[in-house]
Amino acid sequence: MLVVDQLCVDAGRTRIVDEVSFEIAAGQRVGLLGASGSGKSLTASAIIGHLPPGITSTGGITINGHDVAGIATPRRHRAARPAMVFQDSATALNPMVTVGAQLSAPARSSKSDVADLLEQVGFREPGCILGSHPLELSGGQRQRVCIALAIACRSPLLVADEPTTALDVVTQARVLDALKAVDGAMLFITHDVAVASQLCDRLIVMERGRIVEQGVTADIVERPTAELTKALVARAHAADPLRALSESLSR
Ligand SMILES: Nc1ncnc2c1ncn2[C@@H]1O[C@H](COP(=O)(O)OP(=O)(O)OP(=O)(O)O)[C@@H](O)[C@H]1O
Repeated sequence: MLVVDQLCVDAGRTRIVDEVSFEIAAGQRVGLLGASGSGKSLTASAIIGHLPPGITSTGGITINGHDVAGIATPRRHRAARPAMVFQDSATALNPMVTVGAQLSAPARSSKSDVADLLEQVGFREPGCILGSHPLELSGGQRQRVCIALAIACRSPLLVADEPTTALDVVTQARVLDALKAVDGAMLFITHDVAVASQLCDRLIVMERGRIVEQGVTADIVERPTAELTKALVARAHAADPLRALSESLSR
């Protein structure tokens, strides 16, 4: 459903993303990994058609067969409009409108439909959230509301840029569970292999603007080939020594 073909992103004469190509099938969750500054966010920005001023892109981007390269999300055909969740989703929601009203608008859903939606993304007492304004919620709660909005809009693709990075482990787990409730395709950006492997079917690893490795999650985690991927996997194991030990014992 998403095809990125030879995408290049430039800041003036400096090439930041260099001939990046990958595909995401309908319903597939793909993790985009890499060190800080490797070009993950600008790749995502090109996909949603929202590059910062002074940054340009070339190459092909199609969503559900629609050529969307250089076209901002609101100007696209409905079937080619991705939803987004960022590290801080405060700006993605209208601060003046209650959560209930924002979630009921896209599908003209009833109050009970919206409550079901909030339960899907892990709110145990949705009634308490419905009347809240976004700025009355925590960062993790706002992220889950954004995920609920993506589900309500039936977005064909969710682009999630480090949605769990700034969160404590408990909130991180809640946001990951909410992301698992999304049926559509997903591009999940992170520098954490452990988080990506809980969620994603495939992984893509970027280094200095280029893809250095991509494949099925289990293959990448068990047999990384690129030096950067090896380092990212080693870092994940170091953060979870019990898992590393059980894997080495089972080999
Ligand atoms: N508006 C901009 N103008 C010029 N250079 C930029 C701009 N935005 C990003 N860059 C540069 O492009 C490179 C890639 O940035 P990008 O944000 O895509 O990296 P990233 O992999 O998402 O990093 P992080 O994990 O830290 O978010 C970085 O070197 C960054 O400094």
